[in-house]
Amino acid sequence: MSRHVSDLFDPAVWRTVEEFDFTDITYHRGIGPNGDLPVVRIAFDRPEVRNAFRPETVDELYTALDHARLTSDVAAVILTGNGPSPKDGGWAFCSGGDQRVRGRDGYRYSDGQKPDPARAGRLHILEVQRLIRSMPKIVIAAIPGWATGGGHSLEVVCDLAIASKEHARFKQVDANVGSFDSGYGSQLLARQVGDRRAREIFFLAREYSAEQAEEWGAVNEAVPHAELEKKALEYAAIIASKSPQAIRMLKFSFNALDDGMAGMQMFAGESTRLAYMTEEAREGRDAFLERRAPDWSDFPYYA
Ligand SMILES: CC(C)(COP(=O)(O)OP(=O)(O)OC[C@H]1O[C@@H](n2cnc3c(N)ncnc32)[C@H](O)[C@@H]1OP(=O)(O)O)[C@@H](O)C(=O)NCCC(=O)NCCSC(=O)c1cc(O)c2ccccc2c1O
Repeated sequence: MSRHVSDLFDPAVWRTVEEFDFTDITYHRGIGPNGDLPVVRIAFDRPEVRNAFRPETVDELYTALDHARLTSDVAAVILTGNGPSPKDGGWAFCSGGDQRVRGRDGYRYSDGQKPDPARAGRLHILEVQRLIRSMPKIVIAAIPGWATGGGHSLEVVCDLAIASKEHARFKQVDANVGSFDSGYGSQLLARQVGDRRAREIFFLAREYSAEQAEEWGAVNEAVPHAELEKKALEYAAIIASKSPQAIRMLKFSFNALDDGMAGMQMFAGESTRLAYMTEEAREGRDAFLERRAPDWSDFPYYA
C-alpha cells in the first residue's frame, strides 16, 4: 500500500521515481491517462521540523534535481514541502538549515558518519541554488507554509512561485541566527521586490503573508491552500505545451545579466547548440573530417 505523502498530494497523478531510496525528500513523476507527464514533484519531507534541511536532505535534493535535469522528457519541476506536521499541524515549504546540526563551519552530517573533511561543514544548499538556476527546466516553488532562512532563499531562486493563501508565511530570519545569504537569496530578492523592500525583508526579519508576497512580486500567485499543487501542475502543463528550445533560451536570457559571465556562458552554450544544427557548421565539421578546405560560399556574411 502506498504511504501517505502529504495532505496536498494527489496519489492519482503521481508515481514514485523508484531508482532512489530517499529519507528526507520525496520524488515523484507526474502520470496521466496516457503515461508519464513531463513534470516531477520534489518535496521536503521533514514536516516535524518545518522541513528544515540537514546535509543529507541537501544531498538528496541535489540528486533528485539533477536527475530531473537529465531526464529529457521533463519540462518542469514542482518543488514543495510535505505536510502538515504530525506534531502540531503546521505547514512549511522549508525553514532553512537545521539549526540542531549547525557546527562552527557549516551544517554537519548525522552522528556516526565521518565524512571526508572537505564535506565536514556544509553550506551546499548554495550548490542546489546554482543547479536550479542553471538547469534548463522551469522550477516552480509551491509554498504550502513557512518559507524562512535558507528556505526563503530557495524559493527566491526558483523560476516561478505559488503560495498557499491560508498557510504560506514568509520571514527572512538569516540575520536573527547570524547567517546571511549574500548571493541569490538577497540579490535576486531585490530584483523581484525592489531594493528597499528586500532590505526591509532581511534587516527587519518581519513576517509577511502570501497576499503580501503576491503584491510585492515575491510570488506569482497566492491561491487557496487546497488548490496549491493543482495550480502548480497547471503551470507545468502550460510550460510543457511551449517550445522546449524557446523555454530554455528564455530562462537563460533572464539569468544572463545577473549571472555575469557564467550566465552568458549558459545562454551562449545553447546558441552553440543551435549553430551546430546549421548547414554552415556542418560544413566546417565535414571539411575537417574529409581533410579539405571548408567551402563557405553558400553562407553569406549577414548584416
Ligand atoms: C519556521 C518558524 C518561523 C516556524 O515557527 P512556528 O512557531 O510555526 O513553529 P516552531 O518554531 O514551534 O517549529 C516547529 C518545530 O520545528 C523546529 N524547527 C523549525 N525550524 C527549524 C530549523 N531551521 N532547524 C531546526 N528545527 C527547526 C522547531 O524547533 C520546533 O521543534 P519542536 O521540537 O520544538 O517541536 C520557526 O520555527 C523558525 O524561525 N525556525 C528557524 C528558522 C531558522 O533559523 N532557519 C535557519 C536560517 S539560516 C539558513 O537557513 C541558511 C542555511 C544555509 O545552508 C546557508 C548557506 C549559505 C548562506 C546562508 C545560509 C543560510 O542562511
